[in-house]
Amino acid sequence: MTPRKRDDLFARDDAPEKFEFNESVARVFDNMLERSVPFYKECQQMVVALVEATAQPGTRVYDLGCSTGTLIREMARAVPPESDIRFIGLDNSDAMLKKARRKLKEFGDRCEVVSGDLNGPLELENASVVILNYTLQFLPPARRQGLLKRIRQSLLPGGALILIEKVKAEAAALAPVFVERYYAYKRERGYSRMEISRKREALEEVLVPLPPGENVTMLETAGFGTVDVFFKWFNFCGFVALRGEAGSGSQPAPGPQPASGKKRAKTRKSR
Ligand SMILES: C[S@@+](CC[C@H](N)C(=O)[O-])C[C@H]1O[C@@H](n2cnc3c(N)ncnc32)[C@H](O)[C@@H]1O
Ligand SMILES: O=C(O)C(=O)C[C@]1(C(=O)O)C=C[C@@H](O)C=C1
Repeated sequence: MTPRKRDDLFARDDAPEKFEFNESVARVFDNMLERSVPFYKECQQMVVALVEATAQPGTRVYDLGCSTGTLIREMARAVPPESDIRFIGLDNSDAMLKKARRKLKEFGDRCEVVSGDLNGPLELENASVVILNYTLQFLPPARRQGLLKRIRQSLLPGGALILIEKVKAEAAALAPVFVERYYAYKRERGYSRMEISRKREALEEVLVPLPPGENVTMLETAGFGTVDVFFKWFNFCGFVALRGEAGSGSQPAPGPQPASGKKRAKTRKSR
């Protein structure tokens, strides 16, 4: 296994002024995420559990914005091959896809990654679960609703969308408190004030977070009948949304047989 490269991108004199998912980011990406995304590994485990509970045998699970393929690897390890579920990753960064292909080689054709732009038309086939982790936030806000609607239309009845986003505090008075806690988190993981500040500037207008409530409204407007929050830590939030029964647009579908063979958890409408 190749050693994990430490993220020093914004410590260097040639630090990027605008954040891009290029070769230099791909090189240090796994270390960057582990040190910059609170509860990154725990959230992956939560997503794996949600996938085990909702993915339907003989279907596909899509990871949109799959980066280096770490989550796909975790899902492929957890879901038994007999369930005949295929994992498809999509990303528009060739540098990320190259790393993902290497990471997923051992799973043969159970896992595949493809190049695609979420700002363009999206074709999802036989999809029982779609995952968008830390990726919707990189689309212009005006394009997000259209993508969520497209995903909702493409999902099989009973299908699920799992969404994790960086979010803004709902209350303006708490915004600086949340942001300061996040920067403290980064400092505790070895990032200097200079690195934090340079990355913040590079992400301006590239990563645009919305408050959790706006994400929930977008999911409901897209036609998801059940929407709930499964994770929240200051500026990070995980949502799960279920497609309603075909034609109804608001009722959860009758429970499909989950990939794990376990009984599916009951859902409730959060608002
Ligand atoms: C923060 S990373 C996602 C991390 C990954 N989902 C995970 O949990 O480790 C965002 C990813 O989305 C990809 N991305 C950003 N905009 C995109 C677009 N318009 N179409 C496809 N992929 C995009 C980037 O290349 C990057 O790999
Ligand atoms: O470092 C930050 O400020 C972040 O917002 C972390 C974050 C993200 O949430 O997507 C931003 C860019 C990188 O892709 C990795 C992580």
